Amino acid sequence: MSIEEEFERVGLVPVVVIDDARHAPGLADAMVRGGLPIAEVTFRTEAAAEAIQAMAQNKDMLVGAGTVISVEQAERALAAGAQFIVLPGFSAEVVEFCQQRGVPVFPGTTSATEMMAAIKLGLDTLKFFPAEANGGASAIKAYGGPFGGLRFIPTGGISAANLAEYLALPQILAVGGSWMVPQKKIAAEEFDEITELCREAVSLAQELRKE
Ligand SMILES: O=C(O)C(=O)C[C@H](O)[C@H](O)COP(=O)(O)O
Repeated sequence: MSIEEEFERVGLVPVVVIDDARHAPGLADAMVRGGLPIAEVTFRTEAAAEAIQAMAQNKDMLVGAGTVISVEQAERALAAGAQFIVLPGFSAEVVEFCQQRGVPVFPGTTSATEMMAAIKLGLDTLKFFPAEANGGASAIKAYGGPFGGLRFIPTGGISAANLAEYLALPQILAVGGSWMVPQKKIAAEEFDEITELCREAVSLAQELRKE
């Protein structure tokens, strides 16, 4: 199964902010138990590369890097075992680097100009970030007119409360978010609660997809 197919199957891309890589193995186990074996580990903390390496030891997990803003970070993420790379914005340099390495890459876009630049590099699946602050589901629906061939992973400000608006749109591959893996619960090693939050998120996403 390709990474895009796995995103679509689950319908969610959890965004993980981890402060201490020692929490990574327990977090990976908790997510697998919760039926949500995907993590976009943000390069916003010092622990990110080590956390990717530790989570990727769990063979049931699909682990990628998020918040990648430079080639240097992308290199570190790949060395740590990241299986996909997510950028908050659009960078042709980082996209081309990932393409040369044969690694799926999802740059963030919010404008028609950025979408056109992404299409020029052969991409068809993009992050839409920050989603709620940029018009949310109705903006993505509008972009579906000129950009019918694109599929989006909206992220930023999405939770159980507004997930339905996004999953109702055919051009949404999966929804990104941190609500089922709260940073504070990771830091406090509240892994049973994280498992439960993951379970709830997955079952809601599956239900909404059926509607
Ligand atoms: O760092 C990145 O690249 C991001 O993706 C920023 C945020 O961590 C996500 O947008 C999650 O946002 P929330 O679900 O609203 O917490």
